Amino acid sequence: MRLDVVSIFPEYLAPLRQSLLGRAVADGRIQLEVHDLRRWATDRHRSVDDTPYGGGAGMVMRPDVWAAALDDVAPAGATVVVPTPAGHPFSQATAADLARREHLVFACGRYEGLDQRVVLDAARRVEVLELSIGDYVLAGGEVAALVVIEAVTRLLPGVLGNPESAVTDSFGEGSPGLLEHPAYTRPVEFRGLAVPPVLLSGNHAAIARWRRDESLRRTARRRPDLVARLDPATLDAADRAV
Ligand SMILES: COc1ccc(Cn2ccc3ccc(-c4cc(N)[nH]n4)cc32)cc1
Repeated sequence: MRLDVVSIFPEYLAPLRQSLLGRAVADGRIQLEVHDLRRWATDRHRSVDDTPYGGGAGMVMRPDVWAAALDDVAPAGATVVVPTPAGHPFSQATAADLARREHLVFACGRYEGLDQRVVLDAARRVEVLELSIGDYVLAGGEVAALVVIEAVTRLLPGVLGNPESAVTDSFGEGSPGLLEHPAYTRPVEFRGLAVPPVLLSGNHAAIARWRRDESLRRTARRRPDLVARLDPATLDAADRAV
């Protein structure tokens, strides 16, 4: 997979060169290039924003600068991801879809976002996805790009340390729509708090049942919206008794 990220704060993307992803980039399993949007600015002040038509607070990012950048960075076949508070909700399913693509380009805006014609023009030749990572407002697209890139690249074979966990994690296909159960490690007692005895029993059926029950309990308590969406088939008779 190739990743290109365009931003006026390229140093915001430095975390992409850390940890497991950084190792995949260093050994060439993932190609990563971060671009400073001001490279495509044309005036002597290298300006990238202007006042909004129709009035209102803040500034809007100029279409000419962004279009020139995407012309260079997003060839036919690339997928352009535009983080925005007004985007389609980013989900694990979207992450799995993006993980199957060869080339992702992230257009990280600032100010009040990009002139909409940047999206409309790019969509004439590549797929453009406007994505929101949640119902809260960030100051720019860089952190959202980091979130999407991490969620996507951890699904790529050979990038994540333990491929099994990409399946069993919350929202992974291995645990349809349930939150992760609590996890424990040594010591068996810590500050007067014990590990649930079933986890020490060696009874794998009982452990699986406990983990399932804890996932259901946690999901019902914290995410009733997910419970409403659960496929009844995933809840066997025993689960219904929980
Ligand atoms: C019109 O209202 C606003 C529009 C933009 C902004 C700041 N901003 C500029 C670019 C940019 C890209 C992504 C995001 C973002 C994404 C999510 N889920 N939250 N916030 C925020 C962004 C503030 C307010």
